[in-house]
Amino acid sequence: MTYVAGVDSSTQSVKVVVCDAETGAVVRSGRAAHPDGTEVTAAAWWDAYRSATADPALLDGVEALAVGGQQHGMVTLDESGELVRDALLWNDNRSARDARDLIDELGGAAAWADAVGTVPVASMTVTKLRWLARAEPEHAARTHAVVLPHDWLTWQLGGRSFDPVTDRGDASGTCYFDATADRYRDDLVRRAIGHDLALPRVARPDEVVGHTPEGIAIAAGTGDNMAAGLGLGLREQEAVVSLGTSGTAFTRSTAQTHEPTGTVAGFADATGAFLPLVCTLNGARNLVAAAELLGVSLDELSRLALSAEPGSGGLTFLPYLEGERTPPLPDARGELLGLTLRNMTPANVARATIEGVLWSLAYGVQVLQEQTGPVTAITLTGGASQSDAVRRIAPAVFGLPIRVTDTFESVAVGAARQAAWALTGALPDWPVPVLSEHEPTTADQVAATELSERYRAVLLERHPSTGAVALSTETAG
Ligand SMILES: Nc1ncnc2c1ncn2[C@@H]1O[C@H](COP(=O)(O)OP(=O)(O)O)[C@@H](O)[C@H]1O
Ligand SMILES: O=C(CO)[C@@H](O)[C@H](O)COP(=O)(O)O
Repeated sequence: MTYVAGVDSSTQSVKVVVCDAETGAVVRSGRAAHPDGTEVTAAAWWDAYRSATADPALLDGVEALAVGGQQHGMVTLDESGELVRDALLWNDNRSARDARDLIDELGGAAAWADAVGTVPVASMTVTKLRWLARAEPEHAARTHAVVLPHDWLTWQLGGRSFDPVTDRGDASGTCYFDATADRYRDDLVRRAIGHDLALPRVARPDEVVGHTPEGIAIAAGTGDNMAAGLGLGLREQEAVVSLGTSGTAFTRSTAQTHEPTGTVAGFADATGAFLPLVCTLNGARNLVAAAELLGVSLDELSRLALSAEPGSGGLTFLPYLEGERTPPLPDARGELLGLTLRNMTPANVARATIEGVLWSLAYGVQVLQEQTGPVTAITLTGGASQSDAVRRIAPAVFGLPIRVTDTFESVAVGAARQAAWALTGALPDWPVPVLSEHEPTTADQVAATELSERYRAVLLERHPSTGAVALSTETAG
């Protein structure tokens, strides 16, 4: 039997799976935690990977591996390849002002959407480069190269025996890579940091880019959302909703999107197509915070939420505990609105938390559909997709069929699938068994429409600026 491995180096942890290269069946796995915070030394990801793979039996017999990594993080290297400073992660908001400055300088949001498919927000690497130039000019001056988290880990895996590489999926999240033309926009790099940078070579998805010191072939890897798309075999007209640290909603398209409000990022995928994506800063951790607030376990939070009626008795939860990226409200804070003596119950608070987190992504799916056409089903993934309440409440928020698959570690499995592609020269056709499918009932459809109308009204009232970025306030549902 031939084995391949996939690494999911995401915000909170690293997960490694070993798969049968022919069927994709997961035969072994390991994991380790990443440090907290939005500013982390890249060395910690390598330490975590080594800890997750410390048992020599884990990678026994593995012939190829690849990394799916959290997107956008800025890893700065000096001329000798050493880290200049800690990496700023995708969820670090300090470059919000730099995003606004870069948008103004290029002539507005639409100019960025035209150029690279994506309007910069604080998450994007290009804005972090501008922050570095503005706030830490000595570090900017020492910065010779910039790579993404997955590029850096891939480079460590190869013992730095080859020059850093990336792929077009992760590169498309920098805002200085044109994924339609497949070329870097060095002018945008210079605009951001004030000088040229060495950037990683963009490798093909079926390429062996090097080998580990033990002789395991290394594939290019990709961003974690792109890897999840590969792991779940994402097709056009279907969407994935991931509830990890971030919340994301994305679909596959054959052409790049250039959505000018910045709600949809026009990313590339890991197969040569595109991955239009909506991302929020507030995913699974809102559920964890609600469980802590209520003094219950995550299982109990789920049970409580399912005991409440759809609509949570009128409670509306704006889930901006980390500020927000979509809509662009970096300084916003979470709010629980509509409390009365009658509805302020643990069950309603639990359900409102889940409804609020899911509604942000339901809005995202609506805008995605305006860009790419109808979505017929949604596959849930990410840590919080384990929650029974998330699975069962989602049809009454999205109004669409919700699938849960057997491919739970979709990012790591997607990275493994890319490794198998590079190893064998053909993208293997791994099955993705559906474990459960939750069809929306008529009552769910009604609940989804009512919830959407209420959330849109509350959002506009609390954050009037969002009216200016909403694409079609009448139709989004
Ligand atoms: N049953 C559950 N209900 C809600 N949240 C959960 C559940 N299980 C795990 N989580 C949360 O999911 C998150 C981890 O998801 P994951 O997709 O691995 O994140 P990331 O890839 O960003 O590191 C953690 O915040 C964890 O507490
Ligand atoms: O910024 C984005 C996507 O644009 C995030 O989705 C990151 O890629 C982090 O992902 P998770 O750690 O939440 O999986």
